[in-house]
Amino acid sequence: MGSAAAPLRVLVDMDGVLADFEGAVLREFRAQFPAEPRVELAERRGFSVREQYRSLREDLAAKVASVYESPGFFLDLDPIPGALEAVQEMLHMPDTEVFICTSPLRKYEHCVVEKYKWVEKHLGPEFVERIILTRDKTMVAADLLFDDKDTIQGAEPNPSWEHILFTCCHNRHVQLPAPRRRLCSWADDWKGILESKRRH
Ligand SMILES: Nc1ncnc2c1ncn2[C@H]1C[C@H](O)[C@@H](COP(=O)(O)O)O1
Ligand SMILES: [Mg+2]
Repeated sequence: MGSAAAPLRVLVDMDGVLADFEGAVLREFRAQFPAEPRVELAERRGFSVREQYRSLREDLAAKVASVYESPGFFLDLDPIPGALEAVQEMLHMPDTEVFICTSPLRKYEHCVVEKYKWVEKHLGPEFVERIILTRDKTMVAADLLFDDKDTIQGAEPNPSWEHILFTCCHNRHVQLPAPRRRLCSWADDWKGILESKRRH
C-alpha cells in the first residue's frame, strides 16, 4: 500500500495580507501629524514605509515609525477584505495545513502581544495555535507562502516554499520575473494556486 500524500502546508503573512498595515499607517499619520507631508497609498513604492517617509524628509522616518510602534496600533488593524473568510476556508480544506507566519517589529513591545490578540479576536483560538512568529521566514518549511514583501531573504538560501506575492499598495508596480506568481487580492484565485501546488 502506498502512503498517503503529505498535506499541503500553506503560510499566510499577517501585515499587508490579513491585516491592513498600510491603511492604518496612513490614517494614523494623518491624524497625529496633520500638518506634515505624507505618502498617499497610490504613491507608495518599496516595502519600507519608513524609508519612503525618510526620502520625503529625514525626520519623517521617526514620525511614521512612532505611529506603528504605538500601543494599540497592531490590535486595531482592519482585516484585508476577504482574508478572514479565505483562511477559515483553508483551515477546513482536506489535506491542507494553514499557518500564520509573521515577523515582529524589532521594537517588539506592543507588536508581539497585539498580533496574538488580533488573531484571537478575528480568527479565534484555533488560529492562535497556528501563529509562527519569526524574523526569518526562510527557516520555516512549507509549500506556499502568501506574503506582500517582494523579496524575502534569510539564513536559508533555498526556502522550501514558493513565495506568492500578495498585491499591496507598495508592490503593485513590481514586475515579477517568470515563474514568480502573484495573488492580486483574496477575491483572486487562491484556491487555484493551492491546487496547482498539489499537482507538483
Ligand atoms: N510596509 C511596511 N513598512 C514597514 N514596516 C512594515 C511594513 N509592513 C510590515 N511592516 C512591519 C510590521 C511587521 O512587524 C514587520 C514585518 O511584517 P511582515 O508582514 O511579516 O513582513 O514589519
Ligand atoms: Mg507583510
